[in-house]
Amino acid sequence: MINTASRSAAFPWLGGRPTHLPCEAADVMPSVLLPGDPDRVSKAASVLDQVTEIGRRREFQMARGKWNATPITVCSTGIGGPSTEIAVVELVNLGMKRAIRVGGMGAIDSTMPLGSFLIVDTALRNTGTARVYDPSGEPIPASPEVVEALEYAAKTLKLPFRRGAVYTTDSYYWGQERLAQPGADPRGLPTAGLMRQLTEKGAVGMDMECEALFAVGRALGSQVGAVLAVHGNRATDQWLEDYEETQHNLIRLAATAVSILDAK
Ligand SMILES: O=P(O)(O)O[C@H]1O[C@H](CO)[C@@H](O)[C@H]1O
Ligand SMILES: O=c1cc[nH]c(=O)[nH]1
Repeated sequence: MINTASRSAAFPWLGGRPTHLPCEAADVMPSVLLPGDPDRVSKAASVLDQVTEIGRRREFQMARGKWNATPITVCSTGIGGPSTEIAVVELVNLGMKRAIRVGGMGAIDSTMPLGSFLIVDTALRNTGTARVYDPSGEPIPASPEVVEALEYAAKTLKLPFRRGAVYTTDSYYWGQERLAQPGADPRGLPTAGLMRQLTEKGAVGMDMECEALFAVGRALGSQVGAVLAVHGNRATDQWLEDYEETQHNLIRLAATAVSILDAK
């Protein structure tokens, strides 16, 4: 017989466990680091102490641990706004107060070296999910206290960084002025000239999640921020092949910022 019991379809959690994330409230610390790629959760965890692997469901891999006694949860968002929305909504309901994206981006500023970091102060917008939570269309700021703590942490750790705006899109190829087929005529791209236009608007990189994180997190009362490693530089056409050290530095940077914020 089909069991039709107990869950509300409007909010289909069961026994305090969310619909998508593989966790319960005890796993979610006030500060959560959000990489996109599930495989980067264990890399992040390897930098922390007293790590507990929480589990995986769909694109959501989770672990928790400590950085200098500061408890931190790590949860992957998958790619793009829709899965980021789900992660942020469920995490807020489980106790998250501060969310920091720790991801990668394609730099469009030729002066940003591979492996350096963008501390995002603003997300320029081109995704659907964020519009639902913030229909204004205005660029969305990160929480100033998170930006400040990330800057302080980068300086303390002597990591190369700059502060600035990221452009978020839910398209990796055409939407980031990339050919979808190698050898195709770039003049045929519907987005030809996009990177130049974005530079004029003040963006220094492109990613696929910051806008949704900022819109959803702010709407639900969470602090939000992001630090993005330069995984590729589109202006110089360089790609970071060995990013192990960059990943470790990214997590050290964000975790140090969290411990600064927690101490306040
Ligand atoms: O480095 P992560 O966090 O995976 O994020 C970036 O990489 C993915 C594209 O390869 C997109 O999700 C983009 O935002
Ligand atoms: O080029 C890139 C690299 C990482 N992430 C993106 O969204 N684009």
